[in-house]
Amino acid sequence: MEFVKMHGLGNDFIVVAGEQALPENASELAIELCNRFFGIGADGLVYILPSEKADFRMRIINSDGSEAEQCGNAIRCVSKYVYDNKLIDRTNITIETLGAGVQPVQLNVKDGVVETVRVDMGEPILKGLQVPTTIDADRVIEQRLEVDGRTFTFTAVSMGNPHCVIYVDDAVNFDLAAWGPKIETHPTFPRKTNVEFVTVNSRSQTDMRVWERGAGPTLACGTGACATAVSSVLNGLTDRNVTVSLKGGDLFIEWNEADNHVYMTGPAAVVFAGKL
Ligand SMILES: N[C@@H](CCC[C@H](N)C(=O)O)C(=O)O
Repeated sequence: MEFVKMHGLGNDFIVVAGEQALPENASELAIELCNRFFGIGADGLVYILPSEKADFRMRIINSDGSEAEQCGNAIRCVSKYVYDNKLIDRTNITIETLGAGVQPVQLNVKDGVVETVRVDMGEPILKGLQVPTTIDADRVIEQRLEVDGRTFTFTAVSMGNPHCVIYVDDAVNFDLAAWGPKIETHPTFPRKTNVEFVTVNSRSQTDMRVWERGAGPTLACGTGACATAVSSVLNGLTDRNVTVSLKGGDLFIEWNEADNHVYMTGPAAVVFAGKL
């Protein structure tokens, strides 16, 4: 099996192309290959597959073997892979995802290779039951969450996959390992949740640290950055164009008022290629 190790701001993936469908043992493969001590090491295993609706189809399996509906950093890596490897020669392409439909992507190319990628991540889902949470409300904003004697206040947003955004005084130094797993598996989130801890520094910039469903602490989360921007607008904390600063670098997010779509711009990079 040939693969390319790629990352989006340090959120890293084992990318496999050339298969016609997701292999039956994809979950076991992800657990084995993503292991950082006994495997290649990654946050997820990503397959680039043929699509009947778009130029390509992406499937992503988290490092714990669970499949995610969407992944913002992986979609940028997939976009770079297909262009740099000449599977397509257009700079406007479409990628089908499991949970967020077909997403239009714009490639920014320099010297024949993709440097940054702008993805139309679609409309955020805000209805409580659809995120999903157990809360039957049109929007889940400033909701209390009791976790082991501490009360958090959260906003729930789905970008195809579920996110729980929590504002804290110092996201950069927040104890992710202590609270992330407890919130990820809290009964309020029937399909578990990704958890973003956010500090707003200005109307156009936030710090964000993430505990990802199925992967734990990662250096960046594209859908999490989109959820953070949407949540920050809904809570009146930022404008619609926001730089979300993650441990691995910055993502530029725009929640467009005209079409209600969220646009994410950021880099994608190759680390190495290998054969298993
Ligand atoms: N890192 C991703 C999200 C990957 C999937 C996530 N762990 C989930 O289970 O929903 C991103 O960049 O969006």
